[in-house]
Amino acid sequence: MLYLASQSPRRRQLLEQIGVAFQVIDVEVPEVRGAGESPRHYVSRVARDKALAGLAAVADPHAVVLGSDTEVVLDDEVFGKPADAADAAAMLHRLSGRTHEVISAVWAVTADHQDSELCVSRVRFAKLDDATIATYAATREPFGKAGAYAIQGRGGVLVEHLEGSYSGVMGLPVFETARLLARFEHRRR
Ligand SMILES: Cc1cn([C@H]2C[C@H](O)[C@@H](COP(=O)(O)OP(=O)(O)OP(=O)(O)O)O2)c(=O)[nH]c1=O
Repeated sequence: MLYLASQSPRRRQLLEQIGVAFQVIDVEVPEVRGAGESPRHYVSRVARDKALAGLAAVADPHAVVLGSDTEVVLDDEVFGKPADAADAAAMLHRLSGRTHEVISAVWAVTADHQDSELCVSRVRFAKLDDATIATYAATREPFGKAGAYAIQGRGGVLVEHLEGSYSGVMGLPVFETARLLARFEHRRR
């Protein structure tokens, strides 16, 4: 059985897009970047922690558990989910008129195997004035989203250019996830 260790409705929706049957497990893992830890390593480590926490939570010896993490990275700084409205506005100010990376990692783990995919996209934001930022922050859409925006929502209009994976920016890169799951299928045969 396939499990998705995530509380994110977006990830659920994106995994449904792949067309596989799965169950959702709620996991809560600390997201704290280590001193000197690279953004890519951090995102990958957190995704793996989520998958492993999910595996520990299910009493299924044949479980394949997916865990994923998405972060926005600008100038080597990791922008997670904003703490409050001021934090959201500050992130949007920083992203304005610049290109940032969105890193999404996916891990699949079983009792005897672990494998992963990393997806890096580049997103260029339009130049945003204070009023645009205030109006967007007031929609409350930034909350619960890395970098304080949602490409799949009103935040889509802030994105001038995307190079990479739309689903990856949204939280679960469907191409990479399908490729990862195919490798697990292959192992079973
Ligand atoms: C950049 C961006 C992020 N996001 C979301 C995807 C993720 O849900 C969230 C990043 O936080 P994550 O910590 O990756 O995930 P989460 O806490 O929402 O869910 P989980 O239970 O799996 O840990 O930001 C969007 O929905 N749209 C976007 O454009």
